[in-house]
Amino acid sequence: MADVRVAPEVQDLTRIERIGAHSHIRGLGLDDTLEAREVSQGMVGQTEARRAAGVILRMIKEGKIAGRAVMLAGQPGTGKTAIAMGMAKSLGEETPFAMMAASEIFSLEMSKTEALTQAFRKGIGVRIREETEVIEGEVVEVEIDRPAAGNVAKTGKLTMKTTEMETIYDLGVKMIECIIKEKVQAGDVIAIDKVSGKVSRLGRSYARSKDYDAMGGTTKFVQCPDGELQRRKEVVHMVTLHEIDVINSRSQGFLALFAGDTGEIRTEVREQIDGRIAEWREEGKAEIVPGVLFIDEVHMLDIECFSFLNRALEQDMAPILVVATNRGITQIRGTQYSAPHGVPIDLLDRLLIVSTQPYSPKDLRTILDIRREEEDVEMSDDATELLTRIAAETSLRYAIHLITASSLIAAKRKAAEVDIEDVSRAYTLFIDIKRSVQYMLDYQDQYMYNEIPQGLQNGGSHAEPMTD
Ligand SMILES: Nc1ncnc2c1ncn2[C@@H]1O[C@H](COP(=O)(O)OP(=O)(O)OP(=O)(O)O)[C@@H](O)[C@H]1O
Repeated sequence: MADVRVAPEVQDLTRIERIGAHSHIRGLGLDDTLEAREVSQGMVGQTEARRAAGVILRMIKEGKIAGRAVMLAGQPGTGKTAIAMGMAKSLGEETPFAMMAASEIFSLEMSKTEALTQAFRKGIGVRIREETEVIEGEVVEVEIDRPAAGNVAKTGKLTMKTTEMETIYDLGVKMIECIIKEKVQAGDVIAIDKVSGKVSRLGRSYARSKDYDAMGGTTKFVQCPDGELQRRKEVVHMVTLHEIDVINSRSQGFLALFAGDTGEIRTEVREQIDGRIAEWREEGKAEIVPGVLFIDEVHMLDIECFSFLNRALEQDMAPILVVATNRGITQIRGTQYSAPHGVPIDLLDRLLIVSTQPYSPKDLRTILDIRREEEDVEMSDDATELLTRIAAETSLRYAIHLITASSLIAAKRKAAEVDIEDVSRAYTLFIDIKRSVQYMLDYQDQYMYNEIPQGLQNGGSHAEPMTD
């Protein structure tokens, strides 16, 4: 079993890293007319691509784009993942946003198509409406008898009122426990779900607010409800299709949702669920909310996956697919053929392509400043200037990494601010790709399995960068 456990832990780590790298992004930074503000919500420059992403968001919100797909294409470090994160943040809590790196499908303990099916279903939300009977009112009195003999069950009475009526309820053992647990007292406005017996405190009644001068600032005051004590109330739950699948898959159970270790889910289970949801939709009990599935490094998928995507996009329940790639014309995995971005032409033809552009030095500096603040690092002007030059000549990611490294170097000499020397020191300690490639070209004979093509042997300047 030990090896089974390892996979989810490893995935979690990559996820933490990914969240960290984009933690400064809080939205797309657009105004009401979908124009991109130069610097807003942690987003800098890249205005055309952000604007395009904003138009896509609007289409998503209007429900016009289900089953369509978008590609963010551009050089490494030009903010493709950042834009996807910005989209996720702007969609809000309600709309599902599932994110994966294409390479993940090769490492999971399931077939590639199962992994993709699960990813698709994580990107589709189901809004389920349920009518329940509740008793909602202000508590007038709680009376709980605690018999002296230990094993005699407690008994109790609860008096509740609305502005129009007052009723006394007998309390069973389970209700008494709930009421004690929720610390319900006279003057609270509460709701009791009649089916589950769940008690929720909605707040304190305004009428009783004067009795409790000493209550903390967090106390919420509400009106005493009017009308009947018993009423029907609509509750709305939002879950993803994948969550419903896992909960209903008998071999897994809902605990698998927390472990992330869901294994394969049988087709029959999914068919049953889809059937049931179709019924609920007809009865007006459920609505499908297409969310977003973001697949980073899409060129890592192979031909089987691409044909799966083609088919999956045709289905009536599909999320909006957003893919990102930094590849040019390259081989489609699993074939001998090449295609733009390593993606077959028939799938490319379905995509709305948004391209990201290299950053100007000014944008680079602003992004570095935002990241520096995010990491709580003080840095002198000279040092930031040098870091910006490094970003322009090497890569933005490398320069972002140097922020942490140089702040540790500054901390070692007990300085509160990173200086130009600290950045230079970090630059010499950690080499970027260009210098790494040059080093390998210079010392190739000392490496094992050296396979550098002939043309590059004499220090030819352009090797395919070994990123990602
Ligand atoms: N426009 C931007 N505004 C703010 N931060 C940005 C912007 N563009 C990139 N970044 C930040 O720069 C770093 C690199 O960007 P990101 O990972 O989005 O690039 P990418 O295009 O996805 O690269 P790759 O092709 O290598 O996956 C991240 O920390 C990201 O949050």
